[in-house]
Amino acid sequence: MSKPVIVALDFADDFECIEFLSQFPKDTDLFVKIGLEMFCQFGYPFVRSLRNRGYKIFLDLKLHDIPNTVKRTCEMIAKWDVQMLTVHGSGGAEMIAAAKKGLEGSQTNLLAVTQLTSLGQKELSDELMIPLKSQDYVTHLAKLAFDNGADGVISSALEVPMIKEVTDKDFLCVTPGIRPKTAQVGDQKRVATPSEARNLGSDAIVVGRPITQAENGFVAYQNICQEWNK
Ligand SMILES: O=C(O)c1cc(=O)[nH]c(=O)n1[C@@H]1O[C@H](COP(=O)(O)O)[C@@H](O)[C@H]1O
Repeated sequence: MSKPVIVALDFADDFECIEFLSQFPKDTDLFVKIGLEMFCQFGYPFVRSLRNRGYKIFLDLKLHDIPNTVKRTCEMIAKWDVQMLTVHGSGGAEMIAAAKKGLEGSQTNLLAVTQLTSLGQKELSDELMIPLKSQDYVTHLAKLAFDNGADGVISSALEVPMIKEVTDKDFLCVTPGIRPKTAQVGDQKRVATPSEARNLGSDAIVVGRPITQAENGFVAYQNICQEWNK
């Protein structure tokens, strides 16, 4: 299977989202990410409707709570037949293990967010008061996730080689913060182009605005797929 380009569906309303998706030919093998913005508005029925269209779903809820709450939430999500789910790695070992336990019996890959790609070294040190180099913090959280049963992590593409080194080559590295050379970086800090992400060993890239806000979303998607698969 070729490695996916996951389209982040960050839209303010479902009409806009469905209109965007209508640009894609019916036989496109789409992998989409439903994040907090759309999930808070449209909930599980929206997830189900996109799953019924045959899309693969990355449900990006970034769960971060006490282990019991996360486990019970994951038990519910386990019935939804989604391909990926996120928790925050900084929720700790017990929480990650509880999430995995909650997903037992499902095909859902559990991914732990390491350091958000919108945070750089300055924010890590000055705001979060974490006295580590960013790459050490990311690899620490990746190892924690690996040791506690996660199937992979979310990180910047820049950290993938280090993560694979401290975990396993098959430990999934799904990387947002993807910006083609000509795109606006916006609020992202640790960015890479699709071809850089591929060369660094990412297993999947997550792309939002460079596709969803392009004049022609399908063409932008095709261009990114072409660069990613080259
Ligand atoms: O978990 C994520 O998907 C995520 C983690 C992270 O560290 N950085 C990050 O940007 N994301 C998500 O990836 C998407 C990136 O969108 P764009 O910046 O528009 O390409 C957004 O939906 C973010 O919520």
